[in-house]
Amino acid sequence: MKKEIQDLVNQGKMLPLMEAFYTIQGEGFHKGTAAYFIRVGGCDVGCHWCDVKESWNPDIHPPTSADDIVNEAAKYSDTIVITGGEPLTWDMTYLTNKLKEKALKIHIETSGAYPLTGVWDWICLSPKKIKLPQTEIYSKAHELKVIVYNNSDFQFAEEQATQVNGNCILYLQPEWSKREKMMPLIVDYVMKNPKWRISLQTHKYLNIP
Ligand SMILES: C[S@@+](CC[C@H](N)C(=O)[O-])C[C@H]1O[C@@H](n2cnc3c(N)ncnc32)[C@H](O)[C@@H]1O
Ligand SMILES: Nc1nc2[nH]cc(C(=O)O)c2c(=O)[nH]1
Ligand code: SF4
Ligand SMILES: [Mg+2]
Repeated sequence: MKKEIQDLVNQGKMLPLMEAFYTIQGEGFHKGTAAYFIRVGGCDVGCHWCDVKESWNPDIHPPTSADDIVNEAAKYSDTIVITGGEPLTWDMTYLTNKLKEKALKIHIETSGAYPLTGVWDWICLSPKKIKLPQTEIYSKAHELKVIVYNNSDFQFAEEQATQVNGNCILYLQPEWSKREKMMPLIVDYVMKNPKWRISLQTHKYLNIP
């Protein structure tokens, strides 16, 4: 990559954009709400069940002007979801300031594995055992969304829940490929531990992006 472009990426003025699309937020607290998704490439967390592995290598996603991303986003929705890849791989300050100038609501989907940058109206923290969140994001998360792949994830979810603030909404979301096996266990767990709610990847049932 040319040095000038690398500098702009380092400043968050350009980002490796994988895709951007207008759809319905499928998961978590805002499920069912129309939103424009910005999927930024680059993630080295390495979840073996990740449903967007194509996002991992930032070098295959074209460095794209954050101003252009914002101008496009504003045409579609007043609610913007920044996801990836791991968006906090990059400095989100410039992108989110520009979205705020347009008075858009800005949500993030993040593992929290890298320092929290940017201004956010809604933070969905989805912690991963293999690269735990940075400490400072726990108090700021609006929802905690733990992916349940096997039985050990209930214990992990409880450990993570001790670290978030008291208003944070707690979700268990089945890992997609294990949903038939884990869903009955999640249902049982939430009935016994009603501080938790269930989140499903409803967009996959609806066959939308
Ligand atoms: C692809 S990730 C991108 C954002 C960020 N890297 C993260 O993990 O939060 C978006 C959301 O999808 C969840 N997710 C990824 N693969 C999944 C799967 N196979 N089943 C259920 N949820 C999954 C993640 O935990 C996260 O909440
Ligand atoms: N419809 C829809 N809702 C989503 N919520 C979180 C997603 C993500 O990949 O971050 C996602 C996604 O990919 N599609
Ligand atoms: S942190 Fe997110 S994008 Fe990265 S591998 Fe895990 S689920 Fe996929
Ligand atoms: Mg997704």
